[in-house]
Amino acid sequence: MDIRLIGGPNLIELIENRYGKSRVRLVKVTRHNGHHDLYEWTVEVLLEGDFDSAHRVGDNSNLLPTDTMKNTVYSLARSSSATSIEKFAGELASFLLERNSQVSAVLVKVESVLWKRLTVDGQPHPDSFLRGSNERQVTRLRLERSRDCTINSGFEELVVMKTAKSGFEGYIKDSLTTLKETNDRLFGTAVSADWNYIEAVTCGTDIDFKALHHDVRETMLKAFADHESLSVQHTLFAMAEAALNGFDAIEEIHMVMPNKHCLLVDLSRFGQDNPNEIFVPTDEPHGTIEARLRRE
Ligand SMILES: O=c1[nH]c(=O)c2[nH]c(=O)[nH]c2[nH]1
Repeated sequence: MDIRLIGGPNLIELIENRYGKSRVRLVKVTRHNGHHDLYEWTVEVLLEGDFDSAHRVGDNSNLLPTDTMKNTVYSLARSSSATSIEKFAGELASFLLERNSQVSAVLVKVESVLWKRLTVDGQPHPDSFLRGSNERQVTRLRLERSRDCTINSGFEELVVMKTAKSGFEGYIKDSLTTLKETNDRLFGTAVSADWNYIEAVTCGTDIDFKALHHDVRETMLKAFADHESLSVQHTLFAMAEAALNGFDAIEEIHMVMPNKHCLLVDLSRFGQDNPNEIFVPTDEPHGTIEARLRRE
C-alpha cells in the first residue's frame, strides 16, 4: 500500500497546545521576629488559550513571553504570604488568568524539597536547616477561566524499608523462573503518590494543605509499617486504601512503588550461614508496581 498522500494541502487542526516556563527554582526566606522559615520550590507554569495564530502564521501578539512568566513567579513569591505549595500555585494561576484574556487555563506545578529545622542542643534552631532526603512534595493545579479548579498533590521518592512482615510466594512458575519463594525478605521502595482533592477542598479558602499532606503521608507510612505484606502490590493497595478511608478530602490516589531488590549474599562459600542479615542492595533492574485507586 502506498501511504504517501497525493493531492493538495490539507486543513491542519491544532488539536492541543500549551506553553510556559519549567524548572523555575527559588528559595524563599520568611524573616519572623526570632526565627526564619525556609522554602525551596521548583515551579512550572503553562498556559492554554488562543495561540492558534502564533503557531499558524508566527503572529506573536497573543504570546506572553515565558521569560515574563518566570519573572511573575519571583515577583509573586515576594508578595505572596502563601506557605503551602497549593496556595501559591492557586495565586499564581489566578494572577496570570486575570492579566491575560487570551488564556483559557493555567497549569502550575510546584515541587518543594524538604528543609528541616536543625535541632541544636535539643532545641529547634531559629535559622539553620538540614536538607533531609530527596523526598519532594508536589502539587499540580489547573485553573480554568470558568474558575473550575483541580488540585493533584502528593510526594515523590519517599524512601522506606521493611525488614520484617514481607514475603512473595505463590506466583507463576514457568521454564524461565529462577526466583525463590520467600516469606521473609527485605522490602525497600521509593514511594511516589499523588491524589486528587475533592471540589470542596479545591475551592475552599481556609484549607490547611500542609496539615492535610502531612496527615495523608503519616497514614500511608503507618500502613506500610504495619502491613503483613504478601507482595508490593498488596502493600501499595493497603497504603492507598488507608488514605482513602482516612480522608474524605481525597477521591483518587495514584501510586508508584519500585521494588528496590536486596539480594541475599551466599556466604556458604566462606563456611558461614546468612540468616537474612547480609544483602546486596541493587538499583537496576528494579520492579515497578503502579496503580490508581478510588473510592467506589
Ligand atoms: O512484591 C513483588 N511483586 C512482584 O510482582 C514481583 N516480581 C518479582 O520478581 N518479585 C516481586 N515482588
